[in-house]
Amino acid sequence: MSKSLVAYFSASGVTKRLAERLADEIGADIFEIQAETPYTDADLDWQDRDSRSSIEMNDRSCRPAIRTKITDMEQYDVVFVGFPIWWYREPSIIDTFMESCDFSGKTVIPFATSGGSGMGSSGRNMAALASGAKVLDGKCFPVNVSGRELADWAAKWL
Ligand SMILES: Cc1cc2nc3c(=O)[nH]c(=O)nc-3n(C[C@H](O)[C@H](O)[C@H](O)COP(=O)(O)O)c2cc1C
Repeated sequence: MSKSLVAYFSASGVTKRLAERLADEIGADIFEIQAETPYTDADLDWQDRDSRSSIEMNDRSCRPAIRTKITDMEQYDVVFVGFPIWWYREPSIIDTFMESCDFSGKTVIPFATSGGSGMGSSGRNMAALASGAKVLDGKCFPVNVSGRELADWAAKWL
C-alpha cells in the first residue's frame, strides 16, 4: 500500500475542513501550507484590484513565502494537494509549494473548494512546476461531500 500525504492551503477554513476529513477517511498524514505572512480579510478581497490576493494572482511569477517546509517528502508516494480556487486556478502559494518540494516519482492529486468554479487550469499549472511527477487534473468538491465519496475518490491512488 502506498503512503499518502494530504497537504493543503486554506485561507478561511473551508478547504481545511475538507482536507482533515479526507486525511481522516484514508489514514493519510496531513500538512498545512501556511503563508509566512497570514492573509487578512482585506488581503482576500477579490473585488479590490489592489488587495494582496488580486496583486498576487495577477502576477504569474509571484511566489508567496511558506512558513514551514516539509522535510520528509521522500516517504510519500501519493500527495493530495488541497486549496481554494482563486481566480479560476490554484493560489500562488500553491505554486511556491510545488516548486519547493521534490515530487519526482510521485503522484500528485489536486483537490479544491470554490464558490462554484471547477479546477480550471490548476492541474496543468502545477504539473509545469513539478518535473518528474505525475500531476493529475484533480477535483473540486462541494463542502457537503460525504466521507464515503471522498474515500471512494481517493481509493484509486492508494
Ligand atoms: C481571492 C479569492 C478569489 C476567489 N476566486 C474564486 C473563483 O475564481 N471561483 C470560485 O468559484 N470561487 C472563488 N473564490 C471563493 C473560494 O474558492 C471559496 O470560498 C473557497 O471555498 C474558500 O476556501 P478556504 O476557506 O479554504 O480559503 C475566491 C476566493 C478568494 C478569497
